Amino acid sequence: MAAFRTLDDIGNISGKRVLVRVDLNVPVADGKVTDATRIERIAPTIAELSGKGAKVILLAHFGRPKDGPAPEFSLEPIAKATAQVLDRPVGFASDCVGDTAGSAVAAMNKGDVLLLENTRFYKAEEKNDPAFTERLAANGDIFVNDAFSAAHRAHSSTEGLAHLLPAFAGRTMQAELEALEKGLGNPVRPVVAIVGGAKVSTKIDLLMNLVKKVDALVIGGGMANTFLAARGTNVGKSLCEHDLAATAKQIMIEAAEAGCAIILPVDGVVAKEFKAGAACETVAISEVPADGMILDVGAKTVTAVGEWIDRAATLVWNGPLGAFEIAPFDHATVAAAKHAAARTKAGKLVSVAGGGDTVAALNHAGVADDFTYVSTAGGAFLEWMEGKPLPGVDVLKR
Ligand SMILES: Nc1ncnc2c1ncn2[C@@H]1O[C@H](COP(=O)(O)OP(=O)(O)O)[C@@H](O)[C@H]1O
Ligand SMILES: O=C(OP(=O)(O)O)[C@H](O)COP(=O)(O)O
Repeated sequence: MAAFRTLDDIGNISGKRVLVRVDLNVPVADGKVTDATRIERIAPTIAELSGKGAKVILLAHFGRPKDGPAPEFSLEPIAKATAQVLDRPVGFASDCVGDTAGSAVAAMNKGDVLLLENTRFYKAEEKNDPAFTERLAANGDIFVNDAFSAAHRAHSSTEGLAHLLPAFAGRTMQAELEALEKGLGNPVRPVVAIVGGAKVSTKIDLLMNLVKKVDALVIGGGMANTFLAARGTNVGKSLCEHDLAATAKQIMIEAAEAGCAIILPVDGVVAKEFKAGAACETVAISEVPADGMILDVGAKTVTAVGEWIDRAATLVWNGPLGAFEIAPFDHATVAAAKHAAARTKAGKLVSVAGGGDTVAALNHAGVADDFTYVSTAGGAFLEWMEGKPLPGVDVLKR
């Protein structure tokens, strides 16, 4: 029996209003969803609940809106994409609480699916504010959390609701936890982690513990720039959080004490602007021009990453090595992905990767199916790997 409550425990839900927290924080370019993996993964839960006659009300966030409602963070286009992927009608309400949400829910029939607008249009969501949680709960009889990739957030829609309504893990949440336990519960060493991407401030802290769990940590993407700058390397106009230099230095100290190798880029592909067709060149990491941006790691670094993948028995990966959405800055990520996939297919590597953009990058490289396991989660997966309790999972424990 699972350690947490699942849909097997949910009982008769015919006609009941089931609030389902999903992760629809999917990559979007020019208004189009560029990778639908997160949508595809919630399909089994939605089909099961709808098939049992529930009114399925989806709650989700999209991006990180700072100042309340903003059109660029609306879930409305994602509702349409969700309907296409699920091949069924998905209604949309332009608010997640109040009269707009209430009337849309009241109009639902058994089996219907409705998506409510971005929960992060309310600051109270991220504060797990009890009054806001009650407003969300007003539209449901039961709560199902199927957003493993947001389970590291203790927000109203990921954690608070589970205190107010009977709460269960959805099928994807359950499958993610089971797959991670199977693949990484007792990992074969050496364990090599690759961490890249752009969410530096929200991910850097977890590296402090991760370096105690893995044998080597390869740092790429925007995350690497913060470490390079902390080490005194000029990173020009690259994405870099200079105010996190002390944290980066401390992580390097902790890694040395734990015997974890830290691998930083030795070269980078730099450009003056991030757009298709922009002129770029590969330079030694000490030669980044003051007006240049490192948008990918260079060829020498790609070789070094490949060598670390060759040494690994287990690979955990979150965050692309470069800004892979625009060629040629996808080169390192694609090369590393293909290398890891080939080692996995040869039976020499257990490879587990996760994160909204990381999954998109693996799909772009055409190798997602060759990894041992691909999680929808990035930050949540790394926190799980650290051994940290995930608020959204903990609250579902029996
Ligand atoms: N050197 C870089 N400069 C700017 N952005 C980068 C760089 N490397 C990677 N990125 C960006 O990081 C983003 C993904 O980061 P993140 O959200 O942390 O990953 P995930 O969604 O897989 O957890 C991508 O949009 C990619 O363009
Ligand atoms: O995309 C997500 O996480 P990820 O970038 O770690 O894969 C989740 O939707 C969580 O989003 P958040 O990091 O804005 O809380």
